[in-house]
Amino acid sequence: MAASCSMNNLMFSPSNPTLSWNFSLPTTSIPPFRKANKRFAVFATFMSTKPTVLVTEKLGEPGLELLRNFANVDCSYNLSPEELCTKISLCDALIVRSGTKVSREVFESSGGRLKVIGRAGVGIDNVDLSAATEHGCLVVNAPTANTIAAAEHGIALLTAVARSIAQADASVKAGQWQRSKYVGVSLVGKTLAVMGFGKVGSEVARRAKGLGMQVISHDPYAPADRARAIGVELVSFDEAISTADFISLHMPLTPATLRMFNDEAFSKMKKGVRIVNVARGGVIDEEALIRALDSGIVAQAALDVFTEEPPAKDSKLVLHEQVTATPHLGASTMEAQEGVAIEIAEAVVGALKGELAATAVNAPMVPAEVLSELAPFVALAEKLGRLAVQLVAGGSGVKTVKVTYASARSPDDLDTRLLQAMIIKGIIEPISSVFVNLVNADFTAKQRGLRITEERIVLDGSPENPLESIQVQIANVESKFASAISDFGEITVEGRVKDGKPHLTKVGSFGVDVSLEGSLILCRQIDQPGIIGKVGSLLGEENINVNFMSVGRNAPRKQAVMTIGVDEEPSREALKRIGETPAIEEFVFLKL
Ligand SMILES: NC(=O)C1=CN([C@@H]2O[C@H](COP(=O)(O)OP(=O)(O)OC[C@H]3O[C@@H](n4cnc5c(N)ncnc54)[C@H](O)[C@@H]3O)[C@@H](O)[C@H]2O)C=CC1
Ligand SMILES: O=C(O)C(=O)COP(=O)(O)O
Repeated sequence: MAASCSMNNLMFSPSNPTLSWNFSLPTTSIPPFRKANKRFAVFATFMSTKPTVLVTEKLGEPGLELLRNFANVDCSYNLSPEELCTKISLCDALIVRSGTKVSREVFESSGGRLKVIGRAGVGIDNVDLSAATEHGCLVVNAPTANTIAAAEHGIALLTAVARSIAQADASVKAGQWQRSKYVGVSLVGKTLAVMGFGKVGSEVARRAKGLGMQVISHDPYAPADRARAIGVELVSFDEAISTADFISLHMPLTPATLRMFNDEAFSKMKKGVRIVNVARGGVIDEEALIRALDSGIVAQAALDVFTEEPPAKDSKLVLHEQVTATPHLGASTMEAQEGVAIEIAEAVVGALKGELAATAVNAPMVPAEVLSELAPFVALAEKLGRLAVQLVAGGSGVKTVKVTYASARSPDDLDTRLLQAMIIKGIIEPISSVFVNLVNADFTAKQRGLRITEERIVLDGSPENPLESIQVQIANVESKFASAISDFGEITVEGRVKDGKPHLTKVGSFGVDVSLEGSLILCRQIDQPGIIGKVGSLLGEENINVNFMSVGRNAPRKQAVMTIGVDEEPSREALKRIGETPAIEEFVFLKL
């Protein structure tokens, strides 16, 4: 049996108000009803088999314990890229630190089984995020537990470069006693430029203020009031680097920050500046730094991170007399490693259980309260997508989808990313073999040339409910059920949540009302007495249970649309008999 089974991604279980974003777990005992009831299968699979989590770098024991309670844990350190690619096809989740490159090949080698990458730390520059997203793999990190450790290491290096601690230590160990050579500089009253005023940067700033330093910061995205609150002024890049006596780097490595400390930047710095880098090696052009050290622009540099880790043994930079180097130790305290291990284990277990992770890097983070409020609308969104696409006549390519949300809430107060992802899932899954989830919904839609536009109708009244209705329209297509085409020429379905359950309330220009459970039969008929009874008894004769029925008509005794919710799938014969019923002009059977 294949080692993986893909199941409903991003699902909502009415008995458990958490949204599941994705599942694909190995199983040797897939229940026979899996296809018929995917929702149950998810939980059945969890009951019968454990997922496998591969841990490729040292992780704190409390985190490993948490993982072992839920999964088979394979701790295999120092794998070569080839070994990682071989192992990954047997794993549902992978936990790494900064030393493992999670490349596109890793996702390609996983055969679709890998569903979660846990980065036990902050920086995710070692994970190919685009490849993860394309493969529908959630990436979560542990963004808070090592902040203080990294800030403290930054301060340790700052004081070390002010007083030449590393050089003096090496000299004493070499039998020398050079007191006049290692006269340092004071920190008090000096200007420190904190480059990147995020979690670590702001903690460094707070501590440097305590040491009596003037602290300025450059961060194009940081709120000025947060900086002001701890007495830090936000300034431009040039002002920061040209006025600082010390520069401490705390921005992520991105295409925009790659080698931003280059010859040009060094040429603007004060002669004798001291630089600390506890962020990422790649933000510095290392060759340019060697030149700046040699020319005396940079008096000293303390580096915890390098473009290549570990750096070459003969690295000129590491061996430079004015460089203090540590082997990427920023996060390496007992406390931080315990915290990071627990933070990432909880995130990975949650993600494997199908919960939306609060620390997701490549999926929208949806707070728990918003999630439980939106849950019935999430189910409605997927069902509307499924209905709309099944109404498209074969041969018409689905390219343009318009979604209209009617709500009394202001647009700022309604996050529709989750709903849109579910509509995309509903539209794409019935017509392809791709499994869509919150991670890959946008990518999958773009890849298929599907253009989704959103509109809001702001209603008067109390914004108690997040939404009144959702309408999904597919433009420029023909329908296999002509009545589903609205007066404006688009396939149109609209729904609402009633008593916590998704209902279909409009098809084309016909108002209907049917609970979206089981499957649906839509019939257009000439409105006349006896039709409902005829179709009802025909279904009864075929032993098909009707759970809901409603008729929408524009005027008495003219055309009407009858919607019938059925628990079982009617046989071909039963559908044929419905079609042959006098007065029924067209009908369609739709699976939800
Ligand atoms: N050496 C180590 O062991 C550790 C290193 N780190 C690294 O430290 C860095 C910061 O981590 P956190 O503070 O937790 O992240 P964060 O996301 O809280 O802060 C990063 C800040 O950088 C800012 N930023 C982005 N682009 C910028 C630019 N062009 N110029 C200036 N600022 C810019 C962002 O607005 C943000 O405020 C990351 O690269 C992380 O990987 C973090 C922990 C340990
Ligand atoms: O959290 C980060 O960004 C770090 O750089 C820490 O890296 P590490 O987990 O110690 O390999």
